[in-house]
Amino acid sequence: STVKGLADSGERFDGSPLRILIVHARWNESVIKPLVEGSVQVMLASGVKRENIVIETVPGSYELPMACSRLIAASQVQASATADDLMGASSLLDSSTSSAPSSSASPSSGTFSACIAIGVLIKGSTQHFEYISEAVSHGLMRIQLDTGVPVIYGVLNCNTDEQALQRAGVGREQKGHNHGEDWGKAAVELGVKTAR
Ligand SMILES: O=c1[nH]c(NC[C@H](O)[C@H](O)[C@H](O)CO)c([N+](=O)[O-])c(=O)[nH]1
Repeated sequence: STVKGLADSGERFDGSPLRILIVHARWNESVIKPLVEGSVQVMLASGVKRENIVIETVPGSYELPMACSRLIAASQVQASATADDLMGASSLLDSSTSSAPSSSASPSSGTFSACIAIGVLIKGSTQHFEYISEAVSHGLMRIQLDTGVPVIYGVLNCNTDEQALQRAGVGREQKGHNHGEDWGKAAVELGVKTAR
């Protein structure tokens, strides 16, 4: 067997409590579509509820970090606002309540457990590809570390159409393996592990 490839962790992860954000670019749609579909199917099979998979699109891969950053931040603001509502009059600042410690408010359904950023960069004749690819990967890494929400790197960086198609499992010469499935698995695993 080949050395390369994702090893199964052996643990089964229950996706049922998770809320996942998918942000995908619209460049190279014929590759994007199977990648998104593959990640959604794997997450549904792990128990993630369809209504808890939020899908947003952006023009190209270069827009992925901004969209992921704003959508994650908005969900966290909404969640903390909800938490404040839950705290209500029992907040420590309110002198009229007893000094009993308030219950820790459970996060609202608004927060995302994980995010998958999906884009397909196919090397054209210009250097455009390199500049986008580098900026996007650094941007997405910063977002997940800053927000604490795992951002799965679903950006294909390919030299040819065929390479991209094969990594979406729809290659013309060889079908290949749909990497979207790996990203869906990673989103569930990280969503569960970072919630512990
Ligand atoms: O997602 C992609 N965006 C691409 N360019 C658009 C870029 O992501 C931005 O949308 C654009 O530069 C405007 O910011 C691509 N190429 O140029 O080759 C590409 O292959 N894939």
